[in-house]
Amino acid sequence: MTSTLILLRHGESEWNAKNLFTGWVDVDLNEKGAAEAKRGGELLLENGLLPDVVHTSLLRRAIRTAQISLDVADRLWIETKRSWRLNERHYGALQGKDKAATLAEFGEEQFMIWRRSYDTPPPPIDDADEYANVDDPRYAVLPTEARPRTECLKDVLERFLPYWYDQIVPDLRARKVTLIAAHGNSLRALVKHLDGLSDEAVVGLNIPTGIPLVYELDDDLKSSQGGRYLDPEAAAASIEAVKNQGKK
Ligand SMILES: O=C(O)[C@@H](CO)OP(=O)(O)O
Repeated sequence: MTSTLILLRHGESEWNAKNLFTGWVDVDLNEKGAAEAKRGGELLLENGLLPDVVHTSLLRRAIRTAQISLDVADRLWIETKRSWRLNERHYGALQGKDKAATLAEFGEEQFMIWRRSYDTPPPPIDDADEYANVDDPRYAVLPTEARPRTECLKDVLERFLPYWYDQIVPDLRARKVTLIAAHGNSLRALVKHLDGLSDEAVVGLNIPTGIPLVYELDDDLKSSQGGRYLDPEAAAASIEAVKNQGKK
C-alpha cells in the first residue's frame, strides 16, 4: 500500500520576476504565478489527485498557491496546517538584493556557493535590516536564539525534519493524499531527504514553479521511483529558468 505526497512550489512571485533574493520576505505571487498555481490545480484535477490535507509555510506566496490550486480542484475545504518550518530558506543579508548585481559583484563561484552549496550560508541579516523579521507576529513563538538570521540548505533540512516526522508523516500514515505547498529551497531539502541525494548531488537540484511533483511512498515512506512531475515538459523548462537566474 502506498501513500501519496504532492509537492508544489509556489508560482512565480513578484521578486522572482524582478530577480531579487527573497527568502523570508513575504512577497506575493504575480499574475503569471497565479496562473501557474491555477494550472497546478488543473493538473491535480486531471490526474485525479485530490488532496485530503495541505501543509504550507507562513509565507503568502505558498499560501496563495495552495488556495488557488485547491480552489480549482474544488478542495478549498480540506484540513490546512501551516508552519514556519516549511518557509523558504532564510537568505540572510542577501534578501532584497538583485541576483544579477550580486553575481557581478562577487563572481560566479561565490554566487553559486550562496545559492546552492549544501552547508555554506550567506552572511547573516542585521536586525536593523528592513527585511529582518524582528517584530513579525507570525514568528513571535520563536525565541530569539531559534530565529534564523541566515540559513544554508543543511539548516533548512534540520528545521524541516521535525515537522516532517511530527505533522506530515502521520497524515501519510493515515493514507491522506497530502499536499505540501512551499518553496524552492525548502522543497529541495525535502527532495534530498526523500530521494537520498548526497550533499553534492543536491547542488544541481532545482524545483520548478507551480508544477506538482508526485511521490508514491511505500510503508517505509520511501519511493523507488522518485517523484514525477505532472507536466514534465513545463517542469524541464522552468528548472532551466531557475538554474540560470542572475545570469543575464
Ligand atoms: O530568492 C529566493 O528565496 C530563492 C527562491 O526564489 O532563490 P534561489 O533559487 O536563488 O535560491
